[in-house]
Amino acid sequence: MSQMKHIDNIPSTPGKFKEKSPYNRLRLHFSLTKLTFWSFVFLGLIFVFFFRSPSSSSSSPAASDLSRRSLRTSSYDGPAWEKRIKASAKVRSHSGISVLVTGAAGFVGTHVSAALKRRGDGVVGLDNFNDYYDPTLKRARQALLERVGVYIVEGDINDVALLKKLFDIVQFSHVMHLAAQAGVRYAMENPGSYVHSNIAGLVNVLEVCKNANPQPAIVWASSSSVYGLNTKVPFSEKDRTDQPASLYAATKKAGEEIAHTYNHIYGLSLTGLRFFTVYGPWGRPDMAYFFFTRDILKGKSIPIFEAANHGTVARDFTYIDDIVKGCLAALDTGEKSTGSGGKKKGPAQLRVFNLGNTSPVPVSDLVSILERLLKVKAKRSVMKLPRNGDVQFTHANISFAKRELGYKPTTDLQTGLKKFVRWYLSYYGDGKKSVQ
Ligand SMILES: O=C(O)[C@H]1O[C@H](OP(=O)(O)OP(=O)(O)OC[C@H]2O[C@@H](n3ccc(=O)[nH]c3=O)[C@H](O)[C@@H]2O)[C@H](O)[C@@H](O)[C@H]1O
Repeated sequence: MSQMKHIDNIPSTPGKFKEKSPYNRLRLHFSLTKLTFWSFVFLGLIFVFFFRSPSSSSSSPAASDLSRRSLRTSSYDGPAWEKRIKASAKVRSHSGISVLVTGAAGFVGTHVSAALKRRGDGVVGLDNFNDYYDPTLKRARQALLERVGVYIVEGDINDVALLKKLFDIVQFSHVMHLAAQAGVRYAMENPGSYVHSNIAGLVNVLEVCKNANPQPAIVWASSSSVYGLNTKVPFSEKDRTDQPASLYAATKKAGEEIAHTYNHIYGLSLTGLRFFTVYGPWGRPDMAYFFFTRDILKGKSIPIFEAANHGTVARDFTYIDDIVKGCLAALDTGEKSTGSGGKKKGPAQLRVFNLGNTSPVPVSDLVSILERLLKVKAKRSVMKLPRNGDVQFTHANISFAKRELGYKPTTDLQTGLKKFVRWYLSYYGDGKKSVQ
């Protein structure tokens, strides 16, 4: 009854009624409090958006670090720029493909771009030249690619407008997506950069690919690190990958799930390649074989990790030329995507392959090989494997890649390091020239 009365009392002009009813005065009080509260929340959000976003000049260390490291360029565009892209994308062989290579100034990106160009494919590179490691090495790789006719567009995979523009200029049949934040241990120093490049960046690339007409087939770099703490060896693609030991590994694993989603919803043809500790000429200075070489030459001591109870730490080191063959075979066997206009038209190819060497080598043996090649005794400092993302060993089962891609690595660590050392000495000299 009282409820009925209350309903009957609902005023046609609420303002008047409020003044009369104590109940409504209370309600007004609550509404005002609510309004004030939400106004503050709203203003707070505006403040956060405008003053703390990574693209602003905020002094947040993570944000400023990201914007510093992702050297975005706004200077693209123009007829001369488009002409260079078209020339670089020109397919010169009868059955050639047209490939956008992201991370083209990176280690694997440079080698893959050069190999594609050599056999007559059209190649356009994309790289943000960030300073995770010495950018002068990336510039030298760029110069090398320029000499063989590959143009690298300077820009970020998070720049969607730029990606769209590239697809407007060239109908890429394939994307080789290698741009990423690499390195297992650095993830503890700069976790945001892994999310930015390996997750947000990947999604941007896939978004643009899904909207492209025709959609390209995509091959992209996953990692052996997705096997994480697994103890069953050799690692097979069928094994579990749900216990990553580093944020790097977790972002690569997330990438594999994201790939599944874009394949499922949009019909994108996607192939993930789990690279196993790739090494060779023009390699990455943040990797152990590279900075061990530098430090052995400088007479500095090198930290060699060992597991509990003097357990051996080993890697399935894989030589760059073998990896390049695997990448090209993945591109060549990549089927067409099935979607158009952002809609799936039928089931599309979804694959993941191990690209390893199938013969793990202990890190201490790697050092012995380097000592022989450099003719310098290393100052070894054996220490416990730090808990910062490293796993004790990796070992690839490559039978699936062998069957589907004809992948067959042919370079053992001794031979591959010999080629690396020869390059290192010709590039840096005998160690006097400093490497960052
Ligand atoms: O397969 C991958 O997916 C990854 O491979 C690579 O990671 P890792 O296999 O960890 O290579 P890397 O750092 O060269 O350490 C080599 C060995 O030296 C040991 N190591 C390392 C440093 C050190 O100071 N001492 C040491 O003993 C260390 O414990 C390890 O046993 C790529 O960097 C990564 O981006 C990713 O692509």
